[in-house]
Amino acid sequence: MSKHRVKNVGYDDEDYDDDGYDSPDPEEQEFLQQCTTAVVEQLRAGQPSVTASKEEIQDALWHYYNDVEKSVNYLRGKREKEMKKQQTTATTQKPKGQVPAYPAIDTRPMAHFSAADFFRDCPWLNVPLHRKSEILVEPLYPRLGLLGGAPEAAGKVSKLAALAAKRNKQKEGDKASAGGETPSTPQSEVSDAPPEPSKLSSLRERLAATSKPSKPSEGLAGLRRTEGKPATPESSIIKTPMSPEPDPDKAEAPPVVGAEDSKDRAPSEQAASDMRAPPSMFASAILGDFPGQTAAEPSHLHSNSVDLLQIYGQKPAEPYDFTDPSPDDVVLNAQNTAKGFKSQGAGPRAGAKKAQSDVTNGMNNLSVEEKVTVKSKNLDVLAEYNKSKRKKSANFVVIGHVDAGKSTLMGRLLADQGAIDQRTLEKYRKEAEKIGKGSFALAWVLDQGSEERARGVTIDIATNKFETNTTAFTIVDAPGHRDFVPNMIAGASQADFAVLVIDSNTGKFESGLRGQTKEHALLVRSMGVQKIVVAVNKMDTVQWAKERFDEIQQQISSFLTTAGFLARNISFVPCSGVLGDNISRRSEDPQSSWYTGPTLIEELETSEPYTHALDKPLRMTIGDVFRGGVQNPISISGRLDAGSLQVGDQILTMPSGESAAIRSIEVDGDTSDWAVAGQNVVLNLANIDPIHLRSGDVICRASSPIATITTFTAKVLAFEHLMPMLIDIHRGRLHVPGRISKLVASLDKASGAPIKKRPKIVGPGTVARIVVEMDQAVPLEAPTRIVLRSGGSTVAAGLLE
Ligand SMILES: Nc1nc2c(ncn2[C@@H]2O[C@H](COP(=O)(O)OP(=O)(O)OP(=O)(O)O)[C@@H](O)[C@H]2O)c(=O)[nH]1
Repeated sequence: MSKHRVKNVGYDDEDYDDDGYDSPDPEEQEFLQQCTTAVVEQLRAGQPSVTASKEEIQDALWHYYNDVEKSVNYLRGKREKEMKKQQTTATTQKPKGQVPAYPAIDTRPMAHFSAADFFRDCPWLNVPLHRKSEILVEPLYPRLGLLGGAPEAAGKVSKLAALAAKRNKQKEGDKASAGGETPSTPQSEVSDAPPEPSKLSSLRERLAATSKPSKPSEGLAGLRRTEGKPATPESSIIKTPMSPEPDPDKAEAPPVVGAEDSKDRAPSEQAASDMRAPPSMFASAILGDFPGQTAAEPSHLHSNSVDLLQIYGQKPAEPYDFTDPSPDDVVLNAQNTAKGFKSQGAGPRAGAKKAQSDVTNGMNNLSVEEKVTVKSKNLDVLAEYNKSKRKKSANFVVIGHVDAGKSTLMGRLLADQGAIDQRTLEKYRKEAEKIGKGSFALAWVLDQGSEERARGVTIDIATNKFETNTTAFTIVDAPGHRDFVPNMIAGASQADFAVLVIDSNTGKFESGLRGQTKEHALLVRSMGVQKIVVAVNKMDTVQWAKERFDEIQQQISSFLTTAGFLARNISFVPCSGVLGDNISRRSEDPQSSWYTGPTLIEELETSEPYTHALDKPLRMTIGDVFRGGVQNPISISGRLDAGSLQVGDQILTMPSGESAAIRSIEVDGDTSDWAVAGQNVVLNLANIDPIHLRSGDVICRASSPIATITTFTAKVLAFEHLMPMLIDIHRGRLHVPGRISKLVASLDKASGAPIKKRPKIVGPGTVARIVVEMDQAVPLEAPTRIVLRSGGSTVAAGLLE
């Protein structure tokens, strides 16, 4: 070790001389020698018994920058501590054998300490008696008894420990009287008394007797033999559950105890050991003779677990054969009895019997739920659909800024169309008035949730149906609040067209434009909606002013055409949801006489029948999952995006990959044997656990499953600046976190041709091709409309390519 103290050495190539770096300077060497002599002299002058080696002194000098006084103080303190420790060890250990004196401090250079040498004669903590005081340290605290109670050696014994000890004693007594064996030492005596020298020496003798290397195949059997002496409680065979019971017919067979070779063992014993695999090297080394042990090595170098336990004053745990209640059961029963509960398994073998019957019953009960067989009528669904005289159907989503009057307007529509009876309406009115929200009575037709009613805000989409003479409509009422845009996206994904509700009230229209009016319109367009009906609502608040209507119409239509709606697919209706004017009937207010166009319902009816991909592979996004019905325990709802299905069909749910049988189908609330794309259905399922069904999952067939992907390329319209960033990907009810990993190109809006490749950033209003990565695999396939959101706002929407 160098005695240089090196500080902040700059390891320049030129300065750094590897050879000479560690060689001490002769002058420094001389100075060090002088200091060493000074320290030795001072140590001798103060206390002649305190000495130290040259190495120790020079180490101290190095630490204290050659300060002789500090080094002397340090060495004296160190010596004192060592002496104290030595004295304490001597008094607490009370060694019975000869304990070598603490080696005198040698002034010669100290040889390097080797742990291997120090512990050479005591591997695996099998410490020879004369080394015990050096190596074994008494535990600081007495070992705890049963369940943490005080050990008996500590004097005071807990009630539970006493009970356990009493039971053990009784058991030992019973064994002795039954078998005529030498009664074993009571557990308490064995476990708490320190190891006796006689036991240890007997242990050494026993191990010496078994020091002959055993064959690997004997390894585990070897664990079971002890020494070549008559059986004593300590040396009795360790019973394992695998051990066969001794055969009374072969009582004359050589005793297993002490047998050194397999041929000396009882045949049943031999057979059992032959069936066992040889122990691993580790097991052999830890628990007994190991294959590599040589005859030259003393056997006490290789201990086994029993000996280790004995060294530490513990009785080796008796193997528990499960015929009696376990020690824990005994204690628990005692506790229960004390509390007045009925004792469990008190009788012999009762615990084992109970456990066995529990397991048997459990196994019997553990049957997989019987598969339900659902018969299929094997219908030609498309032929059935063409034959059916059903009205054309249309889904529309109601969108607009918060409080524009969407729910009220739809409530009015449902009431006027007879989809809701007057009594229910009256009930809603009274209840709404009770909590001071009388003006929301009509909105309550759609806002069914208690939180929605209390707050007067739509939170989730609500679906309702009504029929006119020509069409069966499904209303999807979407929330207007920006916090619930993901729910609005889910609603929009089910729509054929949209009704945009505008609050014409002064100031409200303008704030709506800055709010969700534009965002919603853009979203529905991005999701493929082509037709939009604009309900200019609350016209009663502006006295049916034509100018206001014209102003709104002009601003909104210019925005909608920019967003991609064709002028012929945009229509405007001035109305009042609260009063019902121009909803299902014409307004009778003279101030509205300037409007001669269609009512809202007439406008809705002009919608063309929508074509759906009936002959494509089955696809349905799960909107909701219901469970609990007696007849139909698991049901899912949603709109069939493509294909058809019928009762008895086997379907596949993705991404879980689980299959299910269709038990029954409801189309628009009526039971049906089949359903086709475009219809809103409730599917009652069998043979599937609901944990495999989540809203946003996709139903398909095993013959044409939808792929689950983690990355995709999409053509999107940017609503905000886009760059590689974290986003949420929305598709109907499905939304997963992910990131834009690459901007491939910005595109020409009309032709879709690339304008700029690999842009660093894409501005709002730009169409771009991007690569998106998702955090989890989801069922998505092209062409699918997706929406990308970030930080609570919509940043882009488009088509998965
Ligand atoms: N004066 C007047 N008030 C209306 C009209 N339509 C709705 N309101 C009121 O506007 C408020 C909001 O109506 P809602 O139907 O809850 O509005 P909403 O757009 O559904 O609200 P969210 O779904 O939460 O976005 C209620 O107090 C209605 O009474 C209308 O035509 N005239």
